[in-house]
Amino acid sequence: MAVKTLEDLLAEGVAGRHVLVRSDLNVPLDGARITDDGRVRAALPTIRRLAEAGAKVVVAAHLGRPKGAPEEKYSLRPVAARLGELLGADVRLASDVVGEGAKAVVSSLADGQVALLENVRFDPRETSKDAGERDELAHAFAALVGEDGAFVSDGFGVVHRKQASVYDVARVLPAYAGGLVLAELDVLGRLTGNPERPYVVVLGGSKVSDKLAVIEALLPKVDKLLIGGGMAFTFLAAQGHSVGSSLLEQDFVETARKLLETEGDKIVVPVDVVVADRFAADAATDTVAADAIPEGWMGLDIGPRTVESFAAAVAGAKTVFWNGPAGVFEMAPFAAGTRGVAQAIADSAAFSVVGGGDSAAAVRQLGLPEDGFSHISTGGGASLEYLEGKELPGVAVLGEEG
Ligand SMILES: Nc1ncnc2c1ncn2[C@@H]1O[C@H](COP(=O)(O)OP(=O)(O)O)[C@@H](O)[C@H]1O
Ligand SMILES: O=C(OP(=O)(O)O)[C@H](O)COP(=O)(O)O
Repeated sequence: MAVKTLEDLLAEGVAGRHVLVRSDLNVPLDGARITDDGRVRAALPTIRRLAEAGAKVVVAAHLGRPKGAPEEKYSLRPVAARLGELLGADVRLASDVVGEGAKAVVSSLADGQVALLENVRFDPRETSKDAGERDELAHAFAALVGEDGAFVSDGFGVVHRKQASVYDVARVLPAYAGGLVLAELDVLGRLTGNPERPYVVVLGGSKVSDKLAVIEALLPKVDKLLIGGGMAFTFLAAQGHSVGSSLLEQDFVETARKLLETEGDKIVVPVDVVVADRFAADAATDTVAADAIPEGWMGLDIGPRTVESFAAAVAGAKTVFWNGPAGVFEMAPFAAGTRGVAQAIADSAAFSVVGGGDSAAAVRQLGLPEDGFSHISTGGGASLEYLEGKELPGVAVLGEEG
């Protein structure tokens, strides 16, 4: 199945045409301050090439997980400002997704100009389970870019989501794969098929329910699976330990127990944990054995003995994929685990890929050498689903006959 690409679109000619670009601009924020602009930078080449070719570029993106209605803290305003700074051109932010605000901004674009729609997840149809509702929004996107409009899918971090601006719109408009999506798939392809062994995957982070499902599928493919971050506690609970008020996915405890029973030789879980009496940088903290988490306390990082065991596994690896910080690295008392794991990966001779908005941000914010990693991917969940062999809806749709 031939997928049309950005190059094909540029060859067709885009001058004067409206082109809708789906980017992943889901950056970490501290209030209105972007703490890591890696995803905005990664989105630039595609946007810039289209603008330089004279397209009227309309960028669609999400930020966080608003509940289908506008919420100031999830506004893309800081992102529009940063995108404008990096492009060296004004980027107007529409006041809505496909409403009057969006129409006004889109129709005001001159050739080569760029606009950003407001957070697509402000519209409940974006993430709706009802295909008809998503299709309706997809048609509204298509109407925005008009008769000779086109769609470029460039938001690699979100291609695992069957959402209106990722999947459905590609069935309505002539659709093209962007350079970022193609480049990411190319590198990740080295981890599928026949990765050099030992192949070690390190998981963490807070999107526990999303990523626990991936573990089952990944286990047969890897030699070791190191589990830190928020998802470790479901495994500690499965070992019969009490986890206090740590993140816990109760529905997965039984599956985790079975996995530990059948694949226990591959799974490495924390042996010690940094606990806190509340979720705050100035909380009271302690480092305790994984079976001694006090009632009411929460585990916010892996402890030093765990870092050592993770580092040892990584040191012997030939291929490493890491997604999800080992702890709440944004707060200094809980950053040591993530720093230790990241340093071990950077020091290893393995072909190493780190993926995910926060994991990539951690590498940069904790001052680790970016060249210590073979590839820093913009996608966490998307990379994981690709590695487990799942079809990525936002990619598969590009190969469908239009
Ligand atoms: N033990 C923990 N408890 C709560 N949150 C955690 C824990 N460990 C890591 N996190 C949080 O996980 C978040 C990142 O998770 P996730 O979105 O899954 O990663 P990525 O964006 O790299 O894919 C970080 O903001 C970090 O603070
Ligand atoms: O941040 C993202 O994914 P990641 O945390 O897996 O890297 C993407 O922007 C997707 O966001 P979503 O997981 O809310 O759909």
